[in-house]
Parts: sequence; C-alpha cells; structure tokens
Amino acid sequence: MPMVAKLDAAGRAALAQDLPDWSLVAGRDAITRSFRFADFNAAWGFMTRVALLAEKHDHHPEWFNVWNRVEITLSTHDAGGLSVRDVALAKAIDGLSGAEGKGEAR
Ligand SMILES: C[C@H](O)[C@H](O)[C@H]1CNC2=NC(N)=NC(=O)C2=N1
Repeated sequence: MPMVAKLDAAGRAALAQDLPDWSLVAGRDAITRSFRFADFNAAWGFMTRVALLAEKHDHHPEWFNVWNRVEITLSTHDAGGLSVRDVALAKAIDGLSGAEGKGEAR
C-alpha cells in the first residue's frame, strides 16, 4: 500500500484554481512550472531556497536548470502520482517566488 494517497477528484478539480501557473505534464501524473530569472545567480539562489523548502516538507522536486531558467516538476514517488504533498510544495514555491518577485510563469 502506498504511504501517501493519490490526489482525490476534488483536489484535482481545484488544481487549475489553486495553482494557475502550474500545468499537468503530458503522459504522467505530475505538475510542472517554469521560472525565468535575471541571471544564473538569481536562478541558483531560488533553487537554494526551494531546496530548503523541500527539506522542510520532506518532499523533493525533479528539476532542470539552464542559466536563468528553472523547470520544476512535482510528483509523489511514494504514491505513484500526484498527492497533496505536491500541491503543498507547489504552493510554498509559489509563495517564495511571489514574495521575491522573481518567478515568472512561462
Ligand atoms: C523517506 C522519505 O520521506 C520519502 O522518500 C519522501 C522524500 N521525498 C519525496 N519526494 C517526492 N517527490 N516524492 C516522494 O514520494 C518522496 N518521498
């Protein structure tokens, strides 16, 4: 039995409203968001803050960085798909980027 339940129908229905800057990934049960920053230094600073958030949540992103761009994908390996943990971390990441005025939906 998975340690975490997959996101239920109500949770899925709320995604578009709760996480408007995140998209569903084609072909798998995951969400993704791209961020663009002024330069690598700003992108790496953001990644450092996300890493600290991830440790706090005990939930870790899949991510990709090229210079000023950071792409984050969230899915719960323990559940084999999206769970409330992904929604919680995505909201926390949105709060971080919003507070800093750096993240920008692409
Ligand atoms: C033991 C530890 O709590 C688990 O392995 C956590 C760690 N971080 C995780 N991160 C993600 N994305 N999915 C998980 O299922 C997960 N599980």
